[in-house]
Amino acid sequence: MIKLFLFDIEGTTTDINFVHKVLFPYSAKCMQDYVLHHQTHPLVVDAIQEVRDTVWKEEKRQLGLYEVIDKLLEWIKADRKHRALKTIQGLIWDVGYSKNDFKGHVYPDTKPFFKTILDKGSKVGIYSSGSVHAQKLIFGYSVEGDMTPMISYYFDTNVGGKREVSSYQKIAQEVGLRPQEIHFFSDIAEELAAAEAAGMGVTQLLRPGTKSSRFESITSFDTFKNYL
Ligand SMILES: CSCCC(=O)C(=O)COP(=O)(O)O
Ligand SMILES: [Mg+2]
Repeated sequence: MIKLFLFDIEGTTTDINFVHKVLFPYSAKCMQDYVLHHQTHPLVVDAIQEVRDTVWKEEKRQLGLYEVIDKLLEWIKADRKHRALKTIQGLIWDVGYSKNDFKGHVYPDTKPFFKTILDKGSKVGIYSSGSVHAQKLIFGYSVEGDMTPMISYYFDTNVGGKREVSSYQKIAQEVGLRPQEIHFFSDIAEELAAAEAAGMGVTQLLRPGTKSSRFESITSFDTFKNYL
């Protein structure tokens, strides 16, 4: 029996366009002001240092604060899944959700599927490149209301990249299950390949704009519900 259903966010539970056309531009618009005004916030201090360390490693350049901000903006454009960027984006989005500037998009089939999973006695977990903080926000302030009581686990890139087999092995270890007891849903073939190599069952979500692959696919969770 599958004990944990693990979900990617962008392109799986949530429209890619919400992430790329609402969340990312909002974080770009607010980045400079946010960093300048919160540069002593402990999470921001660490994130700034992480950006400096990465750029030193990759380009052998020492960055001033404005150059750090430029680098963060460059990484938003490039959709780089860097932990420091994801931390700061989560903090910025917290402000946006609190001010009701936007609500977290979830496809209409997502919440009923979570409910079916819980009714069957299994659990729901999230694994996204967005920070755990950002994940809690998207589901906490979702268009379907607060979905966080339905979610038992959140994982971000602190367990490793989503295309690495070891990340899925670590997730299984952390939840105390065998990989065979976990099923992972994502729109990205490389993520599914890594989860499958770790021993998890996998299904690809073919949402608008997704490229199909060798993996078994569904266009909506409604189809998968029939197998549970
Ligand atoms: C947690 S919502 C924002 C998602 C995000 O920042 C991102 O980069 C999308 O990553 P995913 O792993 O869900 O494709
Ligand atoms: Mg995705």
